[in-house]
Amino acid sequence: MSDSGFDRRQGVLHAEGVPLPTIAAAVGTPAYVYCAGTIRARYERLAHAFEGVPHRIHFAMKANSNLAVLRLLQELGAGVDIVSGGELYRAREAGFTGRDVVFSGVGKTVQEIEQALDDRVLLINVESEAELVTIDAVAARKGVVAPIAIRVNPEVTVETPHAYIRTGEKGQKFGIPRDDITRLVSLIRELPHIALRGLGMHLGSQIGNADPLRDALPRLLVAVEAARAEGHDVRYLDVGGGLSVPYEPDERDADVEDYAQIVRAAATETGLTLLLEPGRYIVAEAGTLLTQVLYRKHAAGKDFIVTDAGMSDLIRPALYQAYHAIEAVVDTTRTITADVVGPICESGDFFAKNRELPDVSAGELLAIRTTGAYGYTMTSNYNSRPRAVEVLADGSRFAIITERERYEDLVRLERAHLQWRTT
Ligand SMILES: Cc1ncc(COP(=O)(O)O)c(C=O)c1O
Ligand SMILES: N[C@@H](CCCC[NH3+])C(=O)O
Repeated sequence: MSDSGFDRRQGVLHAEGVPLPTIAAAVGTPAYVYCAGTIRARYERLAHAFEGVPHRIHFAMKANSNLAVLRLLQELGAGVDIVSGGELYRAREAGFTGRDVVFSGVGKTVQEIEQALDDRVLLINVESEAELVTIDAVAARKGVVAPIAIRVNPEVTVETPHAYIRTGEKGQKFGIPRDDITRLVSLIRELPHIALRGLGMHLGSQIGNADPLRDALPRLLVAVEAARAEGHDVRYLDVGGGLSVPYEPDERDADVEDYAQIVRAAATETGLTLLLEPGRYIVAEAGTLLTQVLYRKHAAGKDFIVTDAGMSDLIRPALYQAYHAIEAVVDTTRTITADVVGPICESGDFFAKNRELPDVSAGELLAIRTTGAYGYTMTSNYNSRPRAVEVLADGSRFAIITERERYEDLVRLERAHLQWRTT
């Protein structure tokens, strides 16, 4: 079987042992299909690279927050990195406890902070002085001490396929500028309801080489020193996520050994427990968006393949001009140069442009690959389209893990009759 869990047998693409046409026949399309074995293997590979150093992998659940996927990772020993009260709720539903949770994000509400403290999360990763003061006040009201980490913005140059997925550069909204750390760790001494337990960073996503990490880690360690100099009992070093996966044919998988070597050295030097927040690395390749060709169209000298999946199902091409490989589920030898487009009323609703593709006809199935991360979690109901179904394949079995939304679900929260309130 291939690394992703998807491979061809007798000319048909399978998810582990399950032919994709069988899944399409059972649940319809569009459908996200995930391979459980791949998720396990990717998690284990990363965990293995960190064997021998105190560490914990906190899966960034924004990449894929399906409960079945989360449960699978929870059973393997993962924690989670969350960014909202909704994700905290999901994490709990999946069986994680507060100790398994690191709470990231630049704009936590008071309600979310309360929820996090009630759940006794491991760390709240703080991204501004104002947030710090708010957490102190919320913790004071509850009579507790909030365990926090400071997210440092190390201000390094990061190369990613798209600017929108860089976070550790100067001038971005994320983290606290490295020059402000000394002042902040001193301020924390005056906040009795804050315990500074960690320093962290997250440089960005889909980072293809270790250079930014090499530049940033020494800056993070300077922050650790500053915190220790103020007498804080620092225990955790959170290096964020960002490991890349190959999307295009000539791209390579992240060099986990190289990554681990650099990060392990920093952990050893400081004696701190490492926290890792990978999302994409663990789930991206394990997922495929299965879609059916609705129509073929020829217009103005161009060929279009119109699918039943659209940008509401997978927004990465529209948002980041992201590349996703597209394959015919059943082998075909003929090819055509075409655009693959969805049914949505936007010119940005495409999955491929001017690409050489299998010459598929209406009714045939396409697999849009490497969509296990930031696929379903970024879906919307735009054009009042129900969300896709999600399916987990494991060996020769498969299970529906999210039902397809129904039209009733789309209007469930709306009030059909206005109830005006007078002020
Ligand atoms: C704070 C934080 N941690 C972890 C991640 C996960 O990143 P990735 O999926 O690239 O591993 C993200 C998203 O970029 C993030 O914002
Ligand atoms: N959502 C992005 C990555 C950003 C991750 C969140 N910081 C993607 O689809 O690649």
